[in-house]
Amino acid sequence: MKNNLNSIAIRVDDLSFHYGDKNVLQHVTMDIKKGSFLGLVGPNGSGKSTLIKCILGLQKPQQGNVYLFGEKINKFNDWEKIGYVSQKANSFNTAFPATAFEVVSMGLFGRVGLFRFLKAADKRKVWEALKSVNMEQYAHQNIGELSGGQQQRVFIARALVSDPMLLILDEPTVGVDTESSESFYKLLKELHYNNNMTLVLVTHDVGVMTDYVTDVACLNKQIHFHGNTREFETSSSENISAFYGHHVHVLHHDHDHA
Ligand SMILES: Nc1ncnc2c1ncn2[C@@H]1O[C@H](COP(=O)(O)OP(=O)(O)OP(=O)(O)O)[C@@H](O)[C@H]1O
Repeated sequence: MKNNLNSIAIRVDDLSFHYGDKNVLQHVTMDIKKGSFLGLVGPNGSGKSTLIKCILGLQKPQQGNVYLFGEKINKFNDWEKIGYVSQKANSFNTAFPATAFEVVSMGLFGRVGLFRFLKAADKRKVWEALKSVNMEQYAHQNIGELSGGQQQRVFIARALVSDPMLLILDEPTVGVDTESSESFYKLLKELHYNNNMTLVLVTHDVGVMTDYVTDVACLNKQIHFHGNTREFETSSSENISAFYGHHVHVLHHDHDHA
């Protein structure tokens, strides 16, 4: 491979995965650069979540390797430096009796029940994380009383509280209205810009996300495209539509993605 591992946050090397006799990923190879904001797009069932699970070590591929920040995944032990907001965050049990503050503090300990024993420094981190997603005014509100978009921000704050180098979000705007999802993308762009963090956003939202990400990868069992946003926008709509199996309008904007 051509890139130096030092500049790579995630390297996926010839990865193949199947559930039983169902092939889901075939020979996926890609490097995700440190500090990039990647939009990972693909039709339903194209293997996006499975690829993310392999990257997070939640699924073991039958073939190929994953490297995180230069370490082979089985040697990697900086897991607190990786934040993950799963699709499941959208179906969070909203009757769960915890405030936004408590939900975020769980990101420090990974389990419920310890938030009563936070040190002052930990509390500060929780406030900072809530502030970074503009949710500090809702800190003492029960998570179940917040809107879908607001809950999503709290889950991002929970992932941010351990100061991750890499944040992976799997379809974070499903079930969130268009206005909230646009402001959510703006927030991600700001977090990316201000924190020098590598971000991977799994989404169906091929039109809107190109305003916010630096790079795009199109997955459908295999990687069909991987490049920067400009290259993606200038690649023909026909190619992208062929990839999706139906017409997709790729928006072209007159602005700089640098
Ligand atoms: N645990 C599982 N057991 C068997 N098959 C599975 C399992 N999880 C996913 N699949 C199948 O693997 C394929 C890829 O699923 P995956 O969730 O990775 O796709 P996706 O691109 O994230 O889809 P979506 O955009 O709809 O969330 C699908 O056909 C799915 O039905």
